[in-house]
Parts: sequence; C-alpha cells; structure tokens
Amino acid sequence: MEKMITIPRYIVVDEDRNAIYEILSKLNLKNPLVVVGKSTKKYAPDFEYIYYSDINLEDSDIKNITKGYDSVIGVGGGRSIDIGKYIAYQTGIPFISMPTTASNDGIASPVVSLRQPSILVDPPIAVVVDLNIIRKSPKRLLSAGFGDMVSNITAVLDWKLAHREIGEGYSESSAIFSKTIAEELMDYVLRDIHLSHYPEKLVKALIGSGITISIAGSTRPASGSEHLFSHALDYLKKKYELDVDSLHGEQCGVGTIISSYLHYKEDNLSYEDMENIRLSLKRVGAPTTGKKLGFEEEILIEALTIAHAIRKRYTILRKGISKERAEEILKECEVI
Ligand SMILES: NC(=O)C1=CN([C@@H]2O[C@H](COP(=O)(O)OP(=O)(O)OC[C@H]3O[C@@H](n4cnc5c(N)ncnc54)[C@H](O)[C@@H]3O)[C@@H](O)[C@H]2O)C=CC1
Ligand SMILES: O=C(CO)COP(=O)(O)O
Ligand SMILES: [Zn+2]
Repeated sequence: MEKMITIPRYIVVDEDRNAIYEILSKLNLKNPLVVVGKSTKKYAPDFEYIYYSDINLEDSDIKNITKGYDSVIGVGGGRSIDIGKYIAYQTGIPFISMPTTASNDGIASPVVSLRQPSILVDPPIAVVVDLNIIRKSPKRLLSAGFGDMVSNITAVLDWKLAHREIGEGYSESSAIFSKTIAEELMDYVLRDIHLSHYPEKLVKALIGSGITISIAGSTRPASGSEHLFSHALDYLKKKYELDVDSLHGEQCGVGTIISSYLHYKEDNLSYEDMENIRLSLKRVGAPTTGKKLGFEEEILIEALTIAHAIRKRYTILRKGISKERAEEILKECEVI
C-alpha cells in the first residue's frame, strides 16, 4: 500500500517526561531499548540504554542490537532520534521519539536522514515532549530548529516550481499546511518581544512539519534547494575533512536565505517575505552568513555549484549554477 499515510498515534507536549510510562502502557510495550546521546542520557526513562555513538550503522546485522526488545525510544537531538528510528525500522518494532531539544523536524517525521538521499520509514508511534527539558536545552539548538522550519517556505516554492516546470506530483494540502506552520512561527518570532513561548511553538511546528511529510509521502514539503545546499556542505565537510561543527538546521537557515533570494529574483516571493526570513533568523540568533556557519567562501561557492546534483530533486537550482554565478548570488544575498 504505497499511498498509505502513517502518522504518530500519540503526541504529548507537556511538562512531564513521565508521560512516557503511560504511553508505553497504552501501547502495551514493556521492554524498550533507549537510544541516547552522552549529554541526553540524564533524560532517559528508566530502561536499558545504548549510546547512539556506539551503534555501527554499517553493521549488516543491525537487528542484533534490538534483539529481545519490543520497541526503541530515541532520547536526544536529531542523531539519537534518527538512529533510534532507523534501528527500530530495520527490526520492525515501534519507535517512540523523546526529543530533548527542537533542532530539526525529524522529531515526528517518517524520515531517516543519516545520509543522502534520506529514506522514508515508519514515523514514531508516539512523540513525548517534556517542555521543561526543551526550554533548558542549548539556545543554539533551538535557533537551529528555526532554520529547519523556515526552510519549509522555500521547499514549498521549489515543489510548486517542479510541478509547474516538470509536472512533478504535488499536494496542495500538504504544501499549504507546511507553508502555514512555517509562516505562523516566523510571524510570532518577528512580533513577540520576549519570545517566551518560542520553544513550545517551535517544537509544535517541527512536529507539524513531520506530519506534512507523512501526508506528502516525501520530504518535498520540508526540503528543497535550501536543504540541497546544506547537504552539499555536509558532503564537503567529509570530503575535505573540515573542522566545522555547524548544525543541520543552521545550514538550512542560511540555505533558505539563498533560496528565498533566488525565488525573489524570479517573482515567486515578495521582497518583504524574503527579508522577513533573514530578520527572523537573526531574531532567534541563528547564523545568517557562511562565515558564522564557519565555512570559507570557496567552500560555500562550491556547495552552491554542486547542490543540484546531491539527489534527484528538481528545484530553483535547476541543472546547476556556474562557479562565477554562485559567487555573485552569495554576494548579492549577503551570505558571503
Ligand atoms: N529524520 C529527519 O527528518 C531529519 C533528521 N536529521 C538528523 O538530525 C541530525 C542533526 O541533529 P541535531 O540535533 O542538529 O544534532 P545532534 O543530534 O548531533 O545534536 C547536537 C548535540 O546536542 C546534544 N543535545 C541534544 N539535546 C540536548 C540537551 N537538552 N542538552 C544538552 N545537549 C543536548 C546532542 O547530544 C548532541 O551532542 C542529522 O545528522 C540527521 O541525522 C536532521 C534533519 C531531519
Ligand atoms: O531534513 C529534512 C527535512 O527537514 C529531511 O529532508 P531530506 O530529504 O533533504 O534529508
Ligand atoms: Zn531538515
């Protein structure tokens, strides 16, 4: 059943991490394996655990790790959740997502994005968020989450463009849902002086973003050219063994500045909307330049020239951009 939409059965966004025990009981799960990060171990519920860094994803027999467990719980940032989701999927047991921060939209999505292209898997059967943990999480991670969220605006523009120019399948309901939650969060960030409800609004928007992916059956509503740019940076980090610790959401935020500029130039986006993207990223303290991400100009230029070829996904980058034009674009949108 290729067209089946699957979404989480329970989503709890509250101030009590003990909700996990009630959810497990509702699901009749008794023996979960918890996947944690070194700094998120302290938030893990009281079950056996494994550090995500101790899991070898190349292992051909990944099912050995989950042998004897009836479910997996991922507790932490994007990697704990992605790796937990992946090993649960490989074993065919349910996965529960317990984010300790809001750095990207993998929290509730049916996606594992450990390498490119990302793969579609079962979404978490439940998502349990303790807002007290999220609020205390590093500010940098919460800023990155905004970058991954604002990406939806350009991702949807790219998806529409692909529909128009090459007839790619497109879901208006999923696109509108995705764009609206991103814009609402952006409006809040630009409007509220204290940003006191920011963590809660961000985590809910990221959960919504994951659901738009389930509806679309593809990451299209949440990943366009801005994500291709981020994936290209990840590729170059590995290729040249760069010592840069920029986060997925931070890179996507800067990618969104570039992509929104390209869409503005083609009249797909107003000047005001383009500027609001940059302003709101600044407002939450997310990087808005390549230098703040930690990359040399040459790397940023190379990333923009190879981004279109990272995966088969038609975007405003179309068949690619020359090195000279990439440099001009990055200068024009003040990323370099
Ligand atoms: N499935 C999907 O749709 C997506 C998945 N991803 C995955 O997410 C990864 C990136 O995730 P990020 O969260 O940006 O990086 P990360 O998972 O590497 O986390 C960054 C650091 O923050 C720590 N951390 C998390 N919560 C904390 C807390 N409350 N207090 C202190 N430290 C805390 C983590 O343990 C880690 O050391 C990507 O590598 C990819 O695997 C990214 C985008 C989408
Ligand atoms: O990061 C993602 C959505 O925010 C996943 O998208 P990708 O398909 O580009 O890996
Ligand atoms: Zn993303």
